[in-house]
Amino acid sequence: MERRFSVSKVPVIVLSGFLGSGKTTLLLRMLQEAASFGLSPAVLMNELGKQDVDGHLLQASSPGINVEKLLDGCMCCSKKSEISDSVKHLLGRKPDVILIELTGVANPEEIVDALTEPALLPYVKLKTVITVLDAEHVLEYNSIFASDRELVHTLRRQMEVADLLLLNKIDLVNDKQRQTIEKTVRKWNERSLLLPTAYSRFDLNLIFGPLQAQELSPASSPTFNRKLQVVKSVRSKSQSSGHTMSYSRIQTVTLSADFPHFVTQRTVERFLTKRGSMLLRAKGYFKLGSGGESYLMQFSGKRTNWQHASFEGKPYLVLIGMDLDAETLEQEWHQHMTESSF
Ligand SMILES: Nc1nc2c(ncn2[C@@H]2O[C@H](COP(=O)(O)OP(=O)(O)OP(=O)(O)O)[C@@H](O)[C@H]2O)c(=O)[nH]1
Repeated sequence: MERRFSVSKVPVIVLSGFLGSGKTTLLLRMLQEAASFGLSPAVLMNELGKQDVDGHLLQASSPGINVEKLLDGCMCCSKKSEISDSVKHLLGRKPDVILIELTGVANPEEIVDALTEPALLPYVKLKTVITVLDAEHVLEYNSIFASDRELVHTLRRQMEVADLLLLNKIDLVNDKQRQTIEKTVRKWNERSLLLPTAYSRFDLNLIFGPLQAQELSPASSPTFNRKLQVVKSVRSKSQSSGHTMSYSRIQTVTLSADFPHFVTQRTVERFLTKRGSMLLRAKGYFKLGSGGESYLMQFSGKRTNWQHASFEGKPYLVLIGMDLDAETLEQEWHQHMTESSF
């Protein structure tokens, strides 16, 4: 008997949300739980930096997973033309569902455009857009990015077009803050389900359940994305206006962290905190202490998190921020790390 998705389109779930909000945390959980729903997923990941931090995390957590990566640019801007080939590669591996993790500065609408290109339209169907919000910082975005109208627009669109909103990092805010955030978010999206979560945890039956049901009755599964479909048709009419970038001042700088001397968590953290509010996100792999043990470092919302890693390549640090100057950062990084070693 033919499998369901060889006759119907492969559903696509898009994970959107600002830098450090918890998208990869969600993706890793979805991959771990997909098998219990009888689903075999494939993943398309996109990172702004040249180095693939999340990809290593993914391979370590779900070895053997079918994954395509688009690095060094945003899928909804410079990498848009490559989406089609990446999705085709994934389709060749016959997944039941494709999960696409966008960069933190991507506008999910652009993915709709890409997925509805003639080369993909017969094979894939956008099923759900999940937007993950960082509860601790989401209210600050408007003021932090006041000078970057495109970014403010993108962040708003991430909320508006979501089928499901996760108010994540709920462990870092109190009830009053949570109510204020919910009220604000509702101004931009009053229709979609808004779930408070910690570490992006919620009942995945909500997302994967309808995909199982599709096996029995393709027509019965709920169709999300009404707003996105509307967006798509509006955009098609005004396509001649051309594509605008979803972000403008945000840049990514990759620095080598391969030093002959010991590196400590404190030294790295001191460097990051000194960058101030222009640094939005940082991540990378380090070899720490005299044993040179490998660690994954994640910096988001001014908090740093370290965890053991199996990464064996050369250590590096990826910085994502506003108006970053690569040359100055490189100089300051090496100076800071060298001085700290004495
Ligand atoms: N306290 C707390 N930390 C969280 C929560 N969810 C995720 N984190 C941490 O926040 C950091 C960023 O999480 P990611 O899942 O990598 O975020 P992301 O949205 O994929 O980040 P980008 O890939 O940079 O866009 C990691 O250190 C996570 O462990 C949460 O609910 N509470």
